[in-house]
Amino acid sequence: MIDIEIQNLSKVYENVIKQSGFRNSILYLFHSQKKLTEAINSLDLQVMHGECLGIVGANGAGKTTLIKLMSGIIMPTSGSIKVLGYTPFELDIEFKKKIAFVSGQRNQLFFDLTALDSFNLLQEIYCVQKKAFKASLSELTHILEVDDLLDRPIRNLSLGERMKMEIIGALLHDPQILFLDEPTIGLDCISQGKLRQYLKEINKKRNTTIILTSHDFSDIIDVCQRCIVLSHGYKIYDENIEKLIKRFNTKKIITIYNDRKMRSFVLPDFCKIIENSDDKLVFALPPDKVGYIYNQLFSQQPTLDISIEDEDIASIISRVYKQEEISLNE
Ligand SMILES: Nc1ncnc2c1ncn2[C@@H]1O[C@H](COP(=O)(O)OP(=O)(O)OP(=O)(O)O)[C@@H](O)[C@H]1O
Repeated sequence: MIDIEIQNLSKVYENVIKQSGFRNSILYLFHSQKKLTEAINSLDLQVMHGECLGIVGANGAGKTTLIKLMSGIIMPTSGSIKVLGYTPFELDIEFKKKIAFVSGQRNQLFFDLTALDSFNLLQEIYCVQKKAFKASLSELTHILEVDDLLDRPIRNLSLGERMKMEIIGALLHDPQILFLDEPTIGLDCISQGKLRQYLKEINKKRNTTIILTSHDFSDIIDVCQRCIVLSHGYKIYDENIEKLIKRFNTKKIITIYNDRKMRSFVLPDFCKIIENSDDKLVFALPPDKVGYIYNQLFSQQPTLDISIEDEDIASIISRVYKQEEISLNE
């Protein structure tokens, strides 16, 4: 079953340019200049029910805009978008009950209420049955370890604690689609790990469709099977994550620890030194040259302490962006 069907979608923001100064303020009353920003360009996308889709891209690539379009917070300029058969920006009440939106940059819970009062209010708003509500609440507060914070006003919680409450609030009504825009901002790495684990669990148990944006690529890799890469509002990749990494993983990283004898070893030109400090030498090289270098190193020093790793995903994805920058500038 298709949950999200997007065709030729574009979003152009229109902003009035206002120059500083008194004279310009007067001129602005009679004549204003407009600046258009094409945040999403001719985008096609299909998401099946139960999929976990990651949206990645550099700052300003259009990730938040796309997730806002899908959840109905903003209207597209052109193109068509259907989510669970609804047109999101019409904000049909049944549509709102079937989705949830969590943003790391925006609070949705009521600042002056305690977390528990906020959740009780959400239960009423979404007409969640008392029994199901209690079970979900106790499960979620236990997993995210916030049981003892429920009676505190939201405004008195730390950023990470507030984020956890936002996530709980979003999941209480058991949405069919969960939109998450940078949900791990402010979470410590243990909570981050628990949240990812929980997202995978609800995806598996409840078959919840998850759409996730994050600058932390480990979130995407851990939770999503597929990801799209946006650049200047265009979708430049739409692929299974493993395939994307394989395609762009063109380097291996070798680290040699604490071996002064190897300082005299001359690396061939295809090796690029990343770090050469007192305690380690780190260099990158093409994967097909690893065997050759490995043999060379060990023939000179059989007791070497070395590690061979894949390039980290952040560098791989940033190479995907850069490649697109180059092709746009050509
Ligand atoms: N309300 C708005 N009015 C005008 N331009 C906007 C508005 N919101 C976003 N933009 C512009 O649209 C483009 C896409 O913004 P968007 O927030 O979707 O990017 P993003 O990929 O989420 O970026 P980031 O990673 O920095 O959060 C940017 O150029 C941004 O400046």
